[in-house]
Amino acid sequence: MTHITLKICGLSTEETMRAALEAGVDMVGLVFFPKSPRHVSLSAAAHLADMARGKAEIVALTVNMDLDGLSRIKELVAPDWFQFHGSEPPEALAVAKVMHGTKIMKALGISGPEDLEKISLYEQVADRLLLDAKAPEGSDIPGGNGVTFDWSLLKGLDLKKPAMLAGGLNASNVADAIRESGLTGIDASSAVETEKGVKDAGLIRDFVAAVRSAETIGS
Ligand SMILES: O=C(O)c1ccccc1NCC(=O)[C@H](O)[C@H](O)COP(=O)(O)O
Repeated sequence: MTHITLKICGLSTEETMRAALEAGVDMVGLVFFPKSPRHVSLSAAAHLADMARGKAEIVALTVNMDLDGLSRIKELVAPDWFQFHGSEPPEALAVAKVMHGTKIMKALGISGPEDLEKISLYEQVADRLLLDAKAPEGSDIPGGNGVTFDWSLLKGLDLKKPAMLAGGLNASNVADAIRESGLTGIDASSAVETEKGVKDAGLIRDFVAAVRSAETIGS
C-alpha cells in the first residue's frame, strides 16, 4: 500500500476546511491570487491556516508574487509551504526558501514531452514539484482549470524530488491517473466544487475516499 500525499487546493471556508481535515488530507492549499475565484484575504487565510495547523500541511499558493507579498503571507499565515504557480525562475525559489524557511513547491504546466525539460531546472531547488495541466487559452488563471493532460507522459520519469499530479482530477479518474502517471501525490480543486470557487464538503469526502481506495493499486 502506497500512501498518496493528497492536497485539496483553494479552500476558502471554515466548513470545507473542516471537511478536508476530517477526511484526512495531507495538505491544504490557500490561493493568494486576486484573479482567482478561490482567492482568500490574508485575514481569512490566517484563520483557515490556524484550523489546519498540526493536522495538515498549509500551502500558500502564489503567482509571480514579489518578496514583500511573500513576507506578509509568511508573517500572518505562517504556511509550511509556498507553492509557486507562475513563471518564477529557479533563483526566485532559492531566495524565498532562504528568506522564509518554508518548503517550496513549484508547479509546472505540462501538455507535451517538451514540457518535461523544465523539471531538471526546478528539482534542484524545489522540495516538491506539482505537475499540472497547462491553462487553456483565454483562462485568467494558470491553474485550477479542471483540465487534464496525458498522464502517461510522466510514467517512468526519474524524478529527484517528490511530485504531485494535478489537473482535472476527480473521483472517477483519479485511480487511472495514479496508475498511468506513477506519481504518489495528488492535488485537486475544480472537481470538489459545485461551481468555480465554491468547494463542497460532500465532494471533498468523495474525492478523498476515491484517492484512499486507489492507494491499494499495485500493492
Ligand atoms: O486554483 C486556482 O484558482 C489557481 C489560481 C492561480 C494559480 C493556480 C491555481 N490553482 C493551482 C492548483 O494547485 C490546483 O489545485 C491545480 O491546478 C488543479 O486544479 P484543478 O484542475 O481544478 O483540479
